[in-house]
Amino acid sequence: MVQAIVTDIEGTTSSLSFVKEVLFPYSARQLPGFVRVHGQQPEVRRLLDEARQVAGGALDDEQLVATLLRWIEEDRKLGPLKGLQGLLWEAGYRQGDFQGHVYEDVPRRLREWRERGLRLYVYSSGSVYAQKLLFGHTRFGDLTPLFSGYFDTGVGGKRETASYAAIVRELGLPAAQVLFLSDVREELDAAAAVGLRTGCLTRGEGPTVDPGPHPVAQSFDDVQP
Ligand SMILES: CSCCC(=O)C(=O)COP(=O)(O)O
Ligand SMILES: [Mg+2]
Repeated sequence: MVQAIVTDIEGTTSSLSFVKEVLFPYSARQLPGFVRVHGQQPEVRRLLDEARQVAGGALDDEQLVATLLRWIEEDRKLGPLKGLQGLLWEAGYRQGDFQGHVYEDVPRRLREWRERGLRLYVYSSGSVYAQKLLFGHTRFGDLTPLFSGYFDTGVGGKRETASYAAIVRELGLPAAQVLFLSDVREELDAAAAVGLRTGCLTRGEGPTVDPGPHPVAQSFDDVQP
């Protein structure tokens, strides 16, 4: 019996186009000015230094910004980039430049599952901070009270089995009592390899995914935990 649901964001609760056509371009536009103005703040400095290390070189700030912009273009799921993006998006959400996109079935089904006593979690490559911003600023209001916790690549990459092992340890549940929802076959394979139940979301956006052995759902209405 499923006791907890862990959900991906991009392509699962939220549209690919929101992430790729709104969030990523916004972060690319804001990044150079943000680094100029806030680059000496301790949290920003720490993330920039971490990014410099990942880039593997003694880059000055201008070169580093160029590298970060390339990473955004390439959709690299790198911790320091994701940390910086969260800080960049904060202003956008707070100023009302955009809202966090979630499909209409998402808040409805999350509420139903919560009322049934299921615990709900997010696991995304976006930073925990960015996850909370997205779910905190939707057209359905603040959805963050529905979630019991959030995971980002601090637990490991989404295609690595060890990440899902770490998540179920953290949840304190047997893997078979945890359902992981995602639109990416490799993520579902990694979760299933350590015994989680899986659901493959096919929202009809982006390239067709071969779901392999994972049960398919076109929306959260098709997910039967
Ligand atoms: C947390 S919102 C931004 C989503 C993001 O930055 C991203 O890379 C999407 O990753 P996901 O693991 O949710 O597919
Ligand atoms: Mg996804």
